[in-house]
Amino acid sequence: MAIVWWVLWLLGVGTVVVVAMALSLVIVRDWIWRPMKLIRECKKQGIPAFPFVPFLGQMPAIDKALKGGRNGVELMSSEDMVAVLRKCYETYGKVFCFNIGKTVRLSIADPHLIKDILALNVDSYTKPLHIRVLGLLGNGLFASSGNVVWAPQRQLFNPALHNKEVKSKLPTIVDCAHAATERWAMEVNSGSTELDMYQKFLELTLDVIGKSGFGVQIDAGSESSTKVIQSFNQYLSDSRELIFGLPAVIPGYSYLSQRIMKRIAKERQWLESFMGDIIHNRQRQLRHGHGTNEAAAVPNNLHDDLLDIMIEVEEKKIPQLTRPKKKITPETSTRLSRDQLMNNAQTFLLAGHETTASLLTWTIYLLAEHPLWQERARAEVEEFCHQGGDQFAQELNRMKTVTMILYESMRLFPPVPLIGRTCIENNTIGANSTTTPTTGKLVIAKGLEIVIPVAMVHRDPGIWGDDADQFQPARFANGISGACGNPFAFIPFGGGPRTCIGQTLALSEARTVLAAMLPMFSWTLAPGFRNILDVTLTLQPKFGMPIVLTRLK
Ligand code: HEM
Repeated sequence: MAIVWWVLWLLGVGTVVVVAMALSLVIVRDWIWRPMKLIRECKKQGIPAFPFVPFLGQMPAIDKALKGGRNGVELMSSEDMVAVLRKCYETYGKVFCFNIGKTVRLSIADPHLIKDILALNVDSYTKPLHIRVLGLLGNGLFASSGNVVWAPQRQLFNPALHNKEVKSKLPTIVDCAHAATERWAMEVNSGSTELDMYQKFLELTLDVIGKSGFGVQIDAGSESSTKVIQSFNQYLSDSRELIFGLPAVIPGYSYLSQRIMKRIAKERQWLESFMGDIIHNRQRQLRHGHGTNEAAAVPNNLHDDLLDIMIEVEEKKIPQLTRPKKKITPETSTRLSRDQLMNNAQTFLLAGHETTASLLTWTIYLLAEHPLWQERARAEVEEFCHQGGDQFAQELNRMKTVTMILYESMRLFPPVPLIGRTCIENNTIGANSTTTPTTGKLVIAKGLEIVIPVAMVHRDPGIWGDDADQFQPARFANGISGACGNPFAFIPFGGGPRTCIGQTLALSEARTVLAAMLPMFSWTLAPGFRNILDVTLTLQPKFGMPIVLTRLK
């Protein structure tokens, strides 16, 4: 009997040892051997690399830079952060690589190479894996890749955010902007008051995408509005934690410590149930011609929006949603799965408000710092305001000064500060580049993660001149090509086939909000304000944007 126990014990221990050895081998292969090999291949081509550090890699430095310091470390101001990054680019150049955990990232800040990646070699790249890991955006338009999953969705949503459709939503946007400025005016009363304009813009842009994309009212300050904003915020900071925090550098951390995963699951559950109600209500409206949740629904004439499109394609295959370049037959047409419907609803709700709020926040920050440009913008808006009515909304696109200001704001503080891709097959880039480290051509190896540091490309003195860090909207007087000569040197909305689908809506919305604000208020920064950045998927002010609004009317 004792022998049997001994044999069982040995078998048990043996199994544990074998499993442990197998795991160790996998860890050594994935976390040490593969990243070292990728870095070696980059170095062979003359690409500078940070020294390979197993597991941690450059995580501590990046974590500190992105979060602006923490745990007693003094917080870095935006100028300090730019200075640190600039030093890094001066030392290592426009192309360099580094590891964080098992991921080797190749930072590319050369517009010619960026064009190759975003526009010319698209099939060799997917969206970064971590975006999909987060689940919320799942296989929706933003996070999916490829001709089978992404392309048909893009085809589907393109018309809904085209110029003509956006124009038809302008009256809604104008109403939201005026209602918001009226609310702020009540808070300011007849004098001056400090308001956190980042929060105000989040509420306003959520209201706009709610009404124009989903036909629902998500009133500023309401419980839903506060909760949606909080949930997405949490989601964004968790996503940063997964990419640059401990889960990225400790094998199995996300399984062992369920803290982040549980929080993501909880926020996701809440957001899905919130969106689920909206979708369900619309489905009933479509079937019966009216809704059950009348309090939240806005009039039916606003339908034929993003939500209608999603529901229609979920419920029945429509030929429009076909894989490109294939003849339309029942086999080639496809439909959105229920999950994809939810993923896209979340995608548009998040992408539709957070980024535009960021754009507006940085714009009024810059206008507070540059009162002369604030005056110029106000003068232009007042000239246009004389036209009044719907015509006024349509004409806003022609406001040249305001447009230059918005471009300059996105140049200095791009709402999406980093664009990422995962390389899925070896490919060659750089045939047209003069700045690559070796012969001009680079082989990008399968498995590398590309990081495009939008903010650094936008502040490259070699492209923008010695005043690259200064707010000079006039540089856009002759448009984007006049300002930088290369469309891939100005990429606030990305580039190539995956360029932002909502850019026309975002710019129209930003112009409309400024046109509503400028005649009503002047503003300055709150005393003692220090600009500390918070970098997640978007660029936000870490402690809000306290602005002193003064009523003009
Ligand atoms: C100032 C505001 C905005 C900025 C700066 C911005 C920026 C971007 C950028 C840089 C990308 C490309 C990301 C990549 O290539 O990986 C992108 C994609 C996207 N944006 Fe925006 N965005 C803004 C507003 C909006 C709005 C208002 C919507 C929705 C109504 C939206 C929806 C999307 C979607 C769905 C994608 C993915 C498109 C695709 O992959 O086909 N964005 N955005």
